[in-house]
Amino acid sequence: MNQSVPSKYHRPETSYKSCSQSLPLDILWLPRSSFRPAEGELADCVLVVGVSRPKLAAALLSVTLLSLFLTFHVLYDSAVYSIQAASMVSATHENRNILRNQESNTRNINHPMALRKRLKPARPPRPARRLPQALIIGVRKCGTRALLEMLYLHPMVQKASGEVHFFDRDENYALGLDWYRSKMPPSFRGQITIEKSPSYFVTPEVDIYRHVISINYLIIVESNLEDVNENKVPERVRAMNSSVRLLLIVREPVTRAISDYTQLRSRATPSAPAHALSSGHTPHQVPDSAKPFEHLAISPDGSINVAYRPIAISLYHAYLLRWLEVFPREQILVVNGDQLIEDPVPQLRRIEKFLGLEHKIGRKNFYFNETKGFYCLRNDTTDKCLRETKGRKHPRVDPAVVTKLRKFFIQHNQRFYDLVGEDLGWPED
Ligand SMILES: Nc1ncnc2c1ncn2[C@@H]1O[C@H](COP(=O)(O)OS(=O)(=O)O)[C@@H](OP(=O)(O)O)[C@H]1O
Repeated sequence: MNQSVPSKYHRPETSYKSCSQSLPLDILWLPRSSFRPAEGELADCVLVVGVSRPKLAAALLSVTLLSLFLTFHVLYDSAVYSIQAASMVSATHENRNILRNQESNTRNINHPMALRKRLKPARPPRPARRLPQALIIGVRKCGTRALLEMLYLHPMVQKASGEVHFFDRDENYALGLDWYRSKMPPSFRGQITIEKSPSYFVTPEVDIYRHVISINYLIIVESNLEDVNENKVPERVRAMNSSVRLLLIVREPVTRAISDYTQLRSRATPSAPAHALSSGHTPHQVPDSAKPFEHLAISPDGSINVAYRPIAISLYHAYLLRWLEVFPREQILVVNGDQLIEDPVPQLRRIEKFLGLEHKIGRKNFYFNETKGFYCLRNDTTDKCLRETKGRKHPRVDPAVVTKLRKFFIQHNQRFYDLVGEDLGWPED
């Protein structure tokens, strides 16, 4: 830089040139004379930063855009957070609750600013048809439908609406697991799908008679169990899912047998007895549905007619043995059907625990219907009693026959208690 004192007649352009430096910015060194050209010391240079209007406008625009971007970013995160949280809550309520892992996702959502990374993996829940994780395998007329409907009150439970008979009917089993899955309701991950087909427990229906005879007269002859061993259902169930949970609901065996009889009789044509007798049939030819229970359950020689299917099915231990060959005891929960009728909540609590569900079903979910004589069900969306085919009025049975049957069942019931490790306290006379 030129340090000589410039004469007052120096031309500003000269000093300008001497001060100016080549910089990448619009920064210039100008002589003071550029500002005070007339008088005074003109030796100093002055730094002048010049910004053109278009550049200033561009800078302001950049700042504005950046602010807008940041604001949008925060708003976007907040919106995504709200939508995700709301969708999870509504899915929980409207779609019969999503799994625990989704609940934990909801818990993980804390603050919008902290969750961009966490939110990404949380996708909206998608329902799909899944194979059942729990089965009600029987016993028929012990409250299998009531049990399924009551469990369905739980938001984490889905149910197959009908009895699918996949494992016990060869023609269905041949259709494969995809067919079975297609019969299941859509469910969310973590929900439990339950199917009930009471005949799973007692399949095959044939030849239990031989087995029962052996139990009846020789107490237990294990070598004669081959007919019951023909039950392929337990193995088939295990092939689907070896950790499946099995629910077995039982009821006092004589009451169950009478209930079974009542159902069989109600299915027969109402005119059957009259028609049968008036058309010259001997009592032997009269269809079972037309005969009184006493005649079917007790043979003419006074012994118990174990060939009569409602009696045979009540021999629970004979069938349970087969299941215990395939599944560990811990995988089978025995539900007391008589107690489910009297007071459902304690039984349901046990089942919730067994299925690994939170306790959700409580007294608020039931009210006693005096006309029906049974509990009916309610939740936010449902208020219903079971159909009239459930809770039928039983015919009067000769008390002497009831006592005789109860005595007959004592040893069989004991055998069942031994197998399940619990005394269900069924009456002995
Ligand atoms: N809440 C409620 N409402 C109506 N009925 C109830 C209920 N809880 C249990 N039960 C008993 O369920 C019995 C029918 O059993 P299942 O559903 O297993 O029958 S079936 O095998 O599916 O046909 C049925 O037997 P019956 O009384 O002989 O009709 C009922 O006693």
